[in-house]
Amino acid sequence: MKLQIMAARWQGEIDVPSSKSMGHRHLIAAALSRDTSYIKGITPSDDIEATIEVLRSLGVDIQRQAEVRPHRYTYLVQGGMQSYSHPIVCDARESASTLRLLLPLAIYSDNKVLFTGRGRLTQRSLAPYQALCMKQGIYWQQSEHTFPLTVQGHWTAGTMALRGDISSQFFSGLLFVLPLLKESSTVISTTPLESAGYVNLTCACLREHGVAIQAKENAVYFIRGGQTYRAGTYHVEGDYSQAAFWLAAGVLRGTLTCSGLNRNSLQGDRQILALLQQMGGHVGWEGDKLTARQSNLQGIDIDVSSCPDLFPVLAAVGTQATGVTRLYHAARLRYKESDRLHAMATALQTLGATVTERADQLCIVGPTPLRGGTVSGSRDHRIVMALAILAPFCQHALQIEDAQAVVKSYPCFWQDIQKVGGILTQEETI
Ligand SMILES: O=C(O)C1=C[C@@H](OP(=O)(O)O)[C@@H](O)[C@H](O)C1
Ligand SMILES: C=C(OP(=O)(O)O)C(=O)O
Repeated sequence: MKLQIMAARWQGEIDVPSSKSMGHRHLIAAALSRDTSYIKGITPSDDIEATIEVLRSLGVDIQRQAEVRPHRYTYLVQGGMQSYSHPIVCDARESASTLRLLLPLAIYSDNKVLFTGRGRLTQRSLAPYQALCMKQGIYWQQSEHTFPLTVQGHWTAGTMALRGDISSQFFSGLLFVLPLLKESSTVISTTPLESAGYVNLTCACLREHGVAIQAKENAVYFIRGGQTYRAGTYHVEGDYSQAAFWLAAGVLRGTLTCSGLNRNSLQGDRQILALLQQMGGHVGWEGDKLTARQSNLQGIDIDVSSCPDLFPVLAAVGTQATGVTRLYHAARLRYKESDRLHAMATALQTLGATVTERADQLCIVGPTPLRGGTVSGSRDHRIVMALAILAPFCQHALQIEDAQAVVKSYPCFWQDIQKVGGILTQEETI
């Protein structure tokens, strides 16, 4: 779908959708208890639905109830996976979090599990799990294009060493399952661990569900065996990775307020606040809401290794900041829903921005007026959303292809953009 977006400025308030990362984690932890949990405040998205469907395929009973707040649901999760006499199919759709967080659990469930998936997920690595499963004697059968992937076997507690330079999601996945084994385990990263903040988020979520992980120096995790997950009521806080688009839109052109965020959140992407401030952005708390106001922005150097999901929006902001914005340590961005380094470089260049793509970084020299016209969203939700907020800078109407990609994390994005001043026209349906 190609959407035309026009806007003079951004103005208004957004109730930020629930954190996708926290949503996945709370649902999984609830599925591992033996009682009913209530996970509140979830904004469904394609990725969250993928996690729910995989958990249901594993025998977990999950129902939902609409809340008063628009687009919010409480999920009632009756914990406990089932063991079936036939192979079961689990569809991770395009969500790497779903696949990588749930694959260890699927093995633990005592089933023969056949995973499927689509789009870019067919190219995203599972090498650390494959190597580990080989060592553990767990059956692993994979086609050339990842799916179908069949796994079956039993985890043996002990020391597990795996690469941490591909994705932190492999570590999070193991941390969910290892506390359930009788004996204790240690998980070690054989490389510096990238996106480590997401593993901290996993540990914090597990703690809330009654499970303790001891995080030691240098990405070593000690996991006591024989633990049990506690059922309860949990609230999923707002998503800083999504708030980032609105905060960026505000400092670029307008005034935007975000509600629903936890001021003391452990989400790594909370650093969008500090990063925009370092660029000269007026962003600050007013009570429990975060407001961003139009500012004169300066380019800065940003290491995106701990906040990869902020890369597209920071690149967009860089086009309107004075001087050089250098987003470095970004090579892993080539293996997300698109090659995000190349996708952003190409789209911004098409719009008229001055951008240089290097192997592991993007350099943007600004500020530049943008031409507008048609750009590819690279079938990637974060690329689409990052480009959309540039609409006020475009001399001709901005038209974004693959606009439907937002459903992966933020199905209401286009409704929200209209609330804050965007005028949308659907150009064509593919
Ligand atoms: O654990 C998580 O919830 C996530 C971890 C990150 O992935 P990597 O660890 O692969 O960087 C992030 O990019 C992804 O959107 C969500
Ligand atoms: C990379 C992302 O998600 P996942 O890795 O779960 O597919 C994302 O949401 O930007």
